Amino acid sequence: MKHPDDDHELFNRLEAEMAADRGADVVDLDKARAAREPAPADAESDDPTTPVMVDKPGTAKAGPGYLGRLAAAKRRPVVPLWLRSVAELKTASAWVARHYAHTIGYHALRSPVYAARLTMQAPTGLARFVGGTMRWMADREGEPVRLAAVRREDAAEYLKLSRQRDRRVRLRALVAVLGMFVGLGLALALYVLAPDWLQVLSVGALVLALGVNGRKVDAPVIHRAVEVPKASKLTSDIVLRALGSLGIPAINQAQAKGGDGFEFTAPITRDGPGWRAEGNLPFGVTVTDVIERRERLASGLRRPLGCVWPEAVSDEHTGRLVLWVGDQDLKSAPKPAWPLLKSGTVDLFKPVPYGTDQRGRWVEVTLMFIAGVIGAIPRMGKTFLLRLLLLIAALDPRAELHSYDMKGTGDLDPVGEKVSHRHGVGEEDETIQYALNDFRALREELRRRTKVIRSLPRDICPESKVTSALADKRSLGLHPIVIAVDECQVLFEHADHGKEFEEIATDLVKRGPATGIVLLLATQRPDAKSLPTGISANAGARWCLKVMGQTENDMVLGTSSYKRGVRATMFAWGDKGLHYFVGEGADARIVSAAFVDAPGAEAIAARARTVREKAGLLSGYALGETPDQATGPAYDLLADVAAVVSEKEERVWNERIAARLAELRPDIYGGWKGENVTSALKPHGIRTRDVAGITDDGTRTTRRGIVRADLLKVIAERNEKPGAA
Ligand SMILES: Nc1ncnc2c1ncn2[C@@H]1O[C@H](COP(=O)(O)OP(=O)(O)OP(=O)(O)O)[C@@H](O)[C@H]1O
Repeated sequence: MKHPDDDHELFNRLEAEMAADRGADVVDLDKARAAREPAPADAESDDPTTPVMVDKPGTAKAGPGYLGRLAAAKRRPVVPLWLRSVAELKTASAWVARHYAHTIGYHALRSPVYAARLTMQAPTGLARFVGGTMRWMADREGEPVRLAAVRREDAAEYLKLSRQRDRRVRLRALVAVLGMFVGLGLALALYVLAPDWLQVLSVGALVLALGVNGRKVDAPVIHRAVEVPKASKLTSDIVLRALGSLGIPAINQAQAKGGDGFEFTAPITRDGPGWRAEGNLPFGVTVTDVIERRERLASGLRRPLGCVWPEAVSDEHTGRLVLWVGDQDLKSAPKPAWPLLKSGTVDLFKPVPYGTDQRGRWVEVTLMFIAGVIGAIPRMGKTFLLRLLLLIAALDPRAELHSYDMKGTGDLDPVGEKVSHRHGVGEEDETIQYALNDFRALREELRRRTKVIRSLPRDICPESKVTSALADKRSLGLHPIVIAVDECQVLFEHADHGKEFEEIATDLVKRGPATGIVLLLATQRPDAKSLPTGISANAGARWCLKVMGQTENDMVLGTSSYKRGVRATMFAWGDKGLHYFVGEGADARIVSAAFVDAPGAEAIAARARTVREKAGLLSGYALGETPDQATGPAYDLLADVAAVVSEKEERVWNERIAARLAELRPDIYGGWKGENVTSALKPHGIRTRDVAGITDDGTRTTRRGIVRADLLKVIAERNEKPGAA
């Protein structure tokens, strides 16, 4: 293995060779080093008082060589970050376009008022014009000088000035008379020759020009359409002033001695809608010390708290501070619309944007292979966030949703009613029993899935976990299952079943992610009872909105997060939806969740339902089934038949449907013949008839089959009155 010192050795040699090339003396480095280094103390001297050299002489200043420094140098990106992000560029362009569209619209609507006010000012403008011209003709600007010559009784000077004035007045009078004739001639020509529209235009322009000339300085005709907030530029002085006001002794001492107390490592630059300063705090001061005093920092910067975001740099020492100061408070800054609000579906195995960071860039989450916890004090947007994640899951038609709203206010109903396979609301006994049965079934499902995955050949399932391709194969039953529980403490603290819920949930958190089962738990009381440690410690994704103390913070975000400066306690009361997100293999990030209200959620869920209906993937609660009616994991015959009959097939033989169903779910339809399909569809009112077709070997013949339109009609009728299926 290569030792890191080898690189330094190599650089040193290269430097020596370069020096030799430049004509310097060639030095044998090993010999030179041996001469420089003092012999080991214990080998040469037995005197214990001989001091031991810990710094090599000369190395303190020298540091790594030029090449060494180059190798360790950090290269700044050639193309700035905002230019590389298409989304950011699009957002910026859209804002600019909207700004100008607004300005044009604003002024266009007011243009008749502007014209009227200018017309009213036109007489004043005319008087000013005539007066100005007369003064110019009479050379009034030279008058004070001439009067001064009179006062001094300087005859020679006065005569010189008078002669110059006479010449000037003659010339200016000539120009004015000429101008008047040209003007009158032009006006006459326009009156006689020009079409009406040109006359109107000319008179209008003249009146408006006179109106502009007659304007009052203190009453402008045109007002600003947009008040651009004046965010002052962040300068090094302001940053140093703010850091000095934090009351951190090391910074204050350095500043008292005339130093800065902060060493900038990069110029202060624009970064998104704000300024970014980066540098080193004095030795021993950490970024956490600054984050702790964020309010004082905001005061020192003279900016609202929601604009000031000090952050640590994860791959640097703990004193490297990045200070991002936004132009606007994060709460009031305009949020871009969620990309999935109006259209689009989701592949849960891929990252999906769900919120924006302080700089307005989208932050993504991949729901597969995680178990997640959401914690916050009440009313901060916890349920909204859980519903947003459920909506993302709903938009992947393969995902089977289990939604539980233990608070009982119906916040998850938009998703639950339309798409969920299982949905429970409230903390009544029936709901708890319903949830318990579901959790038990999920544990069985988890066991079945682990067996299926174990039995799959390596080339199909190389990493012993579900993949998007495996989830597509309906026959394997490895589609994503997303379980979301709001106020999960109701389950875990239940007097009779709390332990069982905890056991199953812990199992789902630990083994679920690899088998395609995702458990999302939200609670407003993140403590060891409401979020058992077996669950909170194994959660791969954590969302923490405002919490009140260190314990809750660390319960949700992970042990010693608070100490590392990841503090959801710093969020203000008005910071709804703002949270720390830990997951996606990245450090904690501050994210503002996309805002989707109840009607928005209804619309998205309706879209998700349509996609599922088309794919024959709607099941369970959303179809009006009670758990007793639904056997085993989600499937229903009509939906399955619809899924295997393509849109192009108007009529299809039952034997073909049987073969395709057997492939879809071998454990249920395995061995079915055409007759099985006939008798299974009969109770649903779908008649079997003679259908002409071509066999696999190309012979034209007639066999028993169904008409696709009949099937779709029955499904549509059933969906209109859900309980009737
Ligand atoms: N991402 C967001 N952006 C802006 N406002 C939000 C956001 N999420 C939620 N809110 C606002 O916060 C309010 C509270 O949200 P929510 O009901 O989700 O809180 P909660 O934490 O679940 O409260 P509780 O603990 O009482 O259930 C909502 O009425 C909504 O207006």
